Amino acid sequence: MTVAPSAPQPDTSLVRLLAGWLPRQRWFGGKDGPIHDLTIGTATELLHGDPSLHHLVLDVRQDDTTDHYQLLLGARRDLPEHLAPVAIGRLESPGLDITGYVYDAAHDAELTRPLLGLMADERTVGPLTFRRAPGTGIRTDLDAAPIPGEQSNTSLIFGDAYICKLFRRLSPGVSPDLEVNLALSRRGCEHVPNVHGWIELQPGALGTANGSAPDASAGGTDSGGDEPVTLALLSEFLRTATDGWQLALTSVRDWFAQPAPPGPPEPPSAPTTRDAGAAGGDFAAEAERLGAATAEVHRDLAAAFGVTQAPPELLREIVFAMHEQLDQVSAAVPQLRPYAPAIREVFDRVAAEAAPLPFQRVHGDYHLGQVLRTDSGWTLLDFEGEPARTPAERRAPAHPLRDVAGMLRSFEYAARFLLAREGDLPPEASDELELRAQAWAEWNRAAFCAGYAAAGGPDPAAHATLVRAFEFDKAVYEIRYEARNRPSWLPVPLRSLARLAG
Ligand SMILES: Nc1ncnc2c1ncn2[C@@H]1O[C@H](COP(=O)(O)OP(=O)(O)O)[C@@H](O)[C@H]1O
Ligand SMILES: O=P(O)(O)O[C@H]1O[C@H](CO)[C@@H](O[C@H]2O[C@H](CO)[C@@H](O)[C@H](O)[C@H]2O)[C@H](O)[C@H]1O
Repeated sequence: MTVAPSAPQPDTSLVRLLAGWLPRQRWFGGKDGPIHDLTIGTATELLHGDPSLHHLVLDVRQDDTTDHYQLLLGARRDLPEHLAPVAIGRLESPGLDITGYVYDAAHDAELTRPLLGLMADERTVGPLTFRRAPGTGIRTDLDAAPIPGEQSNTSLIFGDAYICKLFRRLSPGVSPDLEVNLALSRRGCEHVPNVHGWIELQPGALGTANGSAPDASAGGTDSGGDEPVTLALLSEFLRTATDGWQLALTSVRDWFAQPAPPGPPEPPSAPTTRDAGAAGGDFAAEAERLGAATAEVHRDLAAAFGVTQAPPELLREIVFAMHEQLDQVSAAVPQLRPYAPAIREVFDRVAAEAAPLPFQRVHGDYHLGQVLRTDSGWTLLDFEGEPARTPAERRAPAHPLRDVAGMLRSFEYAARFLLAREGDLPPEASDELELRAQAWAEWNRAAFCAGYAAAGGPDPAAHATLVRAFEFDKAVYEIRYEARNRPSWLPVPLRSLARLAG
């Protein structure tokens, strides 16, 4: 690592500690290559004393790209044992008025509790502004713990009342998650959690505060350069919720555990909601309700952000981008290549369509892990779009069936997830389970589509080629995502692609 000469370097040892620590974090997006420069873009002291709390934006250059990461840095003279696992190191010399042990303060309830007060009082500290959502109150007496598990961001649960998502890699402008949640809440949409507050960084502070040249990721060529940058989002915590992925996997497990009928396995018959219940796949009624909730959210998104008629040229550009992604992923993942001709043929059929299509704001990265089932129904989360897309792409209007295709892929994932990890099963058991997986996916996909169309969404069956193209595009994206992030999961999208393209 080298240190950018133009950047203020108040404490080289802090920068060096951070450069060693950052690549080990789950949420660090640049694991593919080395860090060339790491500088502290902004440093804001939020709490003075021992312990002290500092908000840092780290500007991380890798090749020609500069990414910005947010860190709540805690500092203490002595580090208690419970914070040892999140230690970043011990500063040999003080800098930025920070001394002693430094650590990831997201894990220190003593330091995260005051964030609630700052939002409740709508305070401004340096370039940071803490906001309370209009018409809401914020309790300030709650301790937080980060949610366990691997995440792209870090979410803190305050008591049983709030969940606060701290965005790790920062994008320019207002986060689509905040923007969409506020717009939907204003319309009384019951399928999103209430927003209570948020934290933002003043416009222009990303990538320019340290004198480095503005870059694409900091808003130079992208949307959002004049807007505040969303740093965190405080929402109602839905304590009775279970996420759709867990519910679906439980249903698949039950279905796989049913005794096998004697004789060779039967191919699945035409799906109905009742079949799925009989099959132990008790999820179909939920899938249908989820389809309806999705259509209702799409309707509210259309009302809040408007609908445009996308001309055929735009559709051709989109198809061009689908081909490009397929080229790139096929080059990197050879197992995808045998399916490419079938995929390209479907893409080209969509490009040949002549009629304009209604485009609107959509979820953008819709899957079973983004929906929660509460006592009262389905709630949709995380309107950030796909993490690998640019901020402008994530906010761009799209056809709503793109979300439908995302969820259809997720049913495939859930059906095949257990199977892809059962490599040592005897071949007969594998065949039987493969048919069961296929049946589960078909029942639930059909139920979801039926619920979506019945609640007023465009009927997926009437746009079969478009849905298939979106599904293929998502599958290609997933193959790249898994190859990069979870190689042991790669067989999941590959196996389902074999069926989809077969
Ligand atoms: N309002 C909420 N109530 C309860 N749990 C939530 C809520 N929002 C998020 N979660 C939980 O936190 C997880 C991560 O949230 P998400 O917004 O998808 O973050 P990330 O961008 O890090 O993936 C979700 O899968 C869900 O289990
Ligand atoms: O939730 P994120 O915004 O971080 O989305 C990314 O990660 C997802 C995995 O956590 C990934 O989703 C894929 O795996 C899911 C099961 O874990 C499955 O339900 C989805 O259908 C599948 O796409 C998502 O693609 C990625 O953008």
